[in-house]
Amino acid sequence: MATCVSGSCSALRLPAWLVAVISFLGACILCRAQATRLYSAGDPLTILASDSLKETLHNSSTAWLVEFYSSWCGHCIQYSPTWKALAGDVKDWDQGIKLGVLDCAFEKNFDICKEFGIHFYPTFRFFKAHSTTFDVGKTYGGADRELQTMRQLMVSFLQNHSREEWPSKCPQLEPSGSADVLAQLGQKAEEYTAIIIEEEDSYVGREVILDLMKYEGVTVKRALGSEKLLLEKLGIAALPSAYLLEPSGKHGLMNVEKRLRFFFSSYLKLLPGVRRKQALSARALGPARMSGSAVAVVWKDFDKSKVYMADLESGLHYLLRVELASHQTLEGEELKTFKDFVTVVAKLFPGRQSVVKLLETLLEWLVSLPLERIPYDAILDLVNNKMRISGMFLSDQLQWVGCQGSRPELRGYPCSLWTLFHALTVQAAQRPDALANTGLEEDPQAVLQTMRRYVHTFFGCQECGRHFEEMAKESLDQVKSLQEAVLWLWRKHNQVNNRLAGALSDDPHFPKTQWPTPNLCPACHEEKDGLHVWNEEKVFHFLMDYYGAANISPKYTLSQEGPAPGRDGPSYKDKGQQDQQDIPTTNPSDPSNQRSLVGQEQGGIGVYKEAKPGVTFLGLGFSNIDMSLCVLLYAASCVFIMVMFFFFRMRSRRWKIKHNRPYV
Ligand SMILES: Cc1cc2nc3c(=O)[nH]c(=O)nc-3n(C[C@H](O)[C@H](O)[C@H](O)COP(=O)(O)OP(=O)(O)OC[C@H]3O[C@@H](n4cnc5c(N)ncnc54)[C@H](O)[C@@H]3O)c2cc1C
Repeated sequence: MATCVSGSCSALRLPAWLVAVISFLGACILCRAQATRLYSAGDPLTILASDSLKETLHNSSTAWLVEFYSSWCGHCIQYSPTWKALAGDVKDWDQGIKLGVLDCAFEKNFDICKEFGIHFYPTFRFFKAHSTTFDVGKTYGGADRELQTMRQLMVSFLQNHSREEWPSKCPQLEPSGSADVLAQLGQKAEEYTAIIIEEEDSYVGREVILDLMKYEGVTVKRALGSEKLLLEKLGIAALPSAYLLEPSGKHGLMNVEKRLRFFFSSYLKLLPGVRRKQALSARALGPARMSGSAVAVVWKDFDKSKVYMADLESGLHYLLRVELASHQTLEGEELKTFKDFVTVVAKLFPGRQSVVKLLETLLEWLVSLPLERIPYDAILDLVNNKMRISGMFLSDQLQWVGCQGSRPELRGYPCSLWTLFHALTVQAAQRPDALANTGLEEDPQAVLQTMRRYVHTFFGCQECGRHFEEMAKESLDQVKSLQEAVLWLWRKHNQVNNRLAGALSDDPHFPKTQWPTPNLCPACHEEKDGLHVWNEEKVFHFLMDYYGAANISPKYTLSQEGPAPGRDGPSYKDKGQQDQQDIPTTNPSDPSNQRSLVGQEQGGIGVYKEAKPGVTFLGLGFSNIDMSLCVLLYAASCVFIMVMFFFFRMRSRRWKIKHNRPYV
């Protein structure tokens, strides 16, 4: 077509503008063709092409499963979500077997597809590791291409490797004998050993072994249920089961809610000391904070089932005083984004009154100023409370708790930003009227769109902003309710977790996983046709509780007088209960809730060292002490005026009497 256009156009002497239009349309059609290719660089698989296929497969250290597809084939298009889901599911197996795709409809790949004898689409080919001769692979021609079947085929194919061909970083998948396992019982060791005991045809054990391949601190083995002695000694009544040998020599059945692959794998990844293997350069730095090196910050014990106010406030501090402060002035779209952001946090931040008051004052100030351009220093003056308005305070220290990382460069601010936005979407769902009269009411996407614009405009990590924008463009407009907004953010965050698992920014002590993990919410997880699935209704309720105000712990928050570190006190469970009394269940800026805050102060909780609730007038806040002083001054003035009145009256009477006497 292109030849036809260029050739005949000049012969027919078409006007130049028409040629330009035709070329433009041609280019658009080409762009579209490329955009419809089914896989992109963001997918957790390798996109192969004519110039990389042979080189990749030749003497590869891992086995490969490659889908040769054609981007015009309808079935390939329909199948692509399954292939992507499979790639995500087995992402951690890539030191044993990798997943690839090659588009045979791409002109550049015509010859290579011919050479590999690809006649139908999609064609699935397995390639062995360490193959040094030209190999067109082993075709899987079965009709069942469901995710679970393909995953199990991958396991079986791996097991077909001889000892010499075996991928060197892949653990053995063969079952251990009962003698081996029993000999380990009660022995001290350097790491955990988990044994999955299962039926002979079960894949759970092998899948868990592969899932944990990239983790250190634990070795996973499997044993068969036909080993009756083993079952008897370990007290196993149902298969599959998992048995855990601890480094101390203690051992027992693994206590998981459901005996499924995902539950076993998640449990093991979260054991203390078990962490994702890091690239050498990252590991060489060591866990500075935990090991107490020169840059050490005291490690704060925390409870993973809670959200920490210290994280939310530290995040706000960083955002307002560091990230935004790099902008000298705010105007136009930036100013609008900032105003909307302040509106959303002022109305929905589930925090202490002193912080909410600061945000509300900032909002009132922004709304009352008709300026089109605001120097950021003026905003900073307000955030730093230069006017000394009482009862308004945001700590200027970073105090990461649930967001603390094992090294200073890990976690921290981005973690707090996610936490903040999850808390805001949950608050919006719990208090649908909170944004009334702000211009953002009745928009279920208000919080998400504000987050999207904040991340796009101000978030220091530009790459993150770009990725987030892509996700938002894809599906944010489908969010039609406040409940969907909560779930949308959760889904997208998990998508990011999946992409970043194993990256250098992944803290080995807090590996990125699909969240909430089964230990936090067992009911959120189910299995359907061998594939892990979420029960989204349960997830929604979990998120509402987890990010709800009642679950935000004030432990380690800083008061105006200085740090209030974690108080020694009751055990975790008791502490949890106490924590719940510390935090109001609804927005403390709501006057109806102010009594609960006062109660907390009187209860001597320690972190709520705030002025008692007062009155806002002309944008200035007055605490109860201010108000009491006013009343006192008012009363004193009244008494003074009355005394003066009587004093002068008496004097004038006396004067009159004195001057009238001679006439009497
Ligand atoms: C909008 C945004 C986009 C980002 N994009 C990138 C990127 O493209 N590349 C990059 O390298 N880094 C990116 N980051 C940073 C990255 O996502 C992490 O925040 C950072 O690596 C710190 O990770 P973390 O281990 O503290 O956990 P985080 O992912 O920051 O999570 C914080 C906490 O949220 C909870 N949580 C985890 N998952 C969920 C979920 N699905 N739903 C609800 N709560 C959850 C957990 O308690 C967790 O500890 C982005 C951050 C943000 C805020």
